[in-house]
Amino acid sequence: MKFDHASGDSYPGPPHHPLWGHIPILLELLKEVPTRVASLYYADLIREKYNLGDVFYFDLWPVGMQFMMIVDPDVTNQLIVKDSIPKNSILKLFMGFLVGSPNNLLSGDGHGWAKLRRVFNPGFSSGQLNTLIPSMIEESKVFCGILEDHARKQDVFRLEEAATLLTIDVIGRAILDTRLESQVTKNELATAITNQVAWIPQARPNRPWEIFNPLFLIMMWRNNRKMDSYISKVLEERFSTRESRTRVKNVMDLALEAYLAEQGTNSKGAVTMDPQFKKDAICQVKTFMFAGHDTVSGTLCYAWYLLDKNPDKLAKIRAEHDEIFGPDPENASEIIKTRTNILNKLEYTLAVLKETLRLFPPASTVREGHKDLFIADPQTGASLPTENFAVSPTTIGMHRHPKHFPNPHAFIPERFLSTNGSPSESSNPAYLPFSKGPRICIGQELALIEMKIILAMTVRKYDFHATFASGDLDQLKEDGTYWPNDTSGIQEVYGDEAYQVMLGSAKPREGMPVRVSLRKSE
Ligand code: HEM
Repeated sequence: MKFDHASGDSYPGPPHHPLWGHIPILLELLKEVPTRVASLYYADLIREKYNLGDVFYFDLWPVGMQFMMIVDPDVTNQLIVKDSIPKNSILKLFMGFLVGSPNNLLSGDGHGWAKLRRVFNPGFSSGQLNTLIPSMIEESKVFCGILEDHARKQDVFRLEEAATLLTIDVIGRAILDTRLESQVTKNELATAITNQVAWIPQARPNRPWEIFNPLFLIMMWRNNRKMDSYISKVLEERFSTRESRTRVKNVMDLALEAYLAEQGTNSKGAVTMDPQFKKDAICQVKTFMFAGHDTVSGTLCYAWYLLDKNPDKLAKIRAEHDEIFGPDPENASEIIKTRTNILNKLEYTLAVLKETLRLFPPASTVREGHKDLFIADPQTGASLPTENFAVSPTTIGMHRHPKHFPNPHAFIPERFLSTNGSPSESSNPAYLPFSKGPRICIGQELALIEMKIILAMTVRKYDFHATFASGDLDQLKEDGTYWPNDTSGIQEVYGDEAYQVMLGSAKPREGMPVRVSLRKSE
């Protein structure tokens, strides 16, 4: 059975128009929220507004997609852990534009994906990640220098832009063992990556036609060519020097070893890389570069933002760092470098990151429904069809659901501490910022290590104050970035002006404009 547009009212969801489906509902909603708000919020906002159950349809045909929205952890578990149904075709299309092929680790499926995952898993093992710590620290020091410049100038700047270049530099070290230095100079690869992200249609399900903009296709192609040529040179150079190298191996070196082991060969004596491996490798490097930078930069911006808004939590994280690294913030990086395990002691810092990811998850999965897949409605037990639907377990919808997280819109890192025998919310089945099951984020540990280091190197040194005042945003107008400088109309979601917008992943509105100052002594 297929969802019948004309009889949509017989399925769970907001009132359904026989001709226009849920388009009128979306138009109503858009009057009540900021126009650019990330579509990831829709499920929760609609569920709340129409008092819906935890699985419902949202039908934007013919101008957009037909969704099955899911904010139920058990149904989600069935789809992404037990059955792990394929990724949605729109994601494949989108990733195909972004990195040149849909057969990448993020949007691929089946045997092709399983092989890639096997080949890349060794590059993300704990032992391998520990070897990356010195380079993360080195790049974070450059970032601190940039913050200090801003603190001296007392100017307003987009924190997300600065954090993006930091995370591109970190991921460049992790994946390619190359210093891109995009924080201090214009790097070709970093420029192509940020330009590619800026050209992505705003991923609003109500604007599918944006991908038909001919300029969009040209820019995607052009940026891919630039990225391919840069990455190809780095990979060839790594390959030709592999036998003389005693230094740390990077993710791609380990992937090449795993690939050759699977082929039953070794590359000893070979002067050029296996062309098939190289082609696949370039596509995967791009996937890692995209998936591994803005998810982290956005989360960091929200962590600084939430700590500033919650001075008692800021005091707690600072106290933890004082206790673990001693009173001088300048010593933290050396201590981490020599005793990497010390990062495991940062329990409150980890809780801050987890709570930040609960409130502002940068990504969510979208899967493909099919004719044999039906879902039992958790409220009524009715069997619901999935064919032709984008099956969307929406992370933010679960993370902000009062049933799963009491006082859901408040920043309470303590939820993620196991105190007085009560378990932490880390094991709450409704908590899934990195997704779950076989398609769980491969970069989860890398991201957490990186973010702990950056927080350890910044929260005791600087105060961050976000500002969305129109006067401050005016100063950033025409700063050469792609943020819209949008101040008109409603500018809050859940009473918060720093809501997420879609730009690649979900990111802080306007790139989180801030003033940074050197920390005032208390
Ligand atoms: C705060 C940081 C991060 C968050 C919240 C996050 C979140 C996610 C989520 C929700 C997925 C599942 C997406 C889907 O099913 O469509 C995912 C997958 C993935 N992530 Fe991350 N991610 C983060 C950092 C990273 C980093 C640092 C890397 C890179 C090195 C990375 C690489 C990937 C890849 C390659 C996949 C696809 C894995 C697969 O399907 O086998 N992510 N991530």
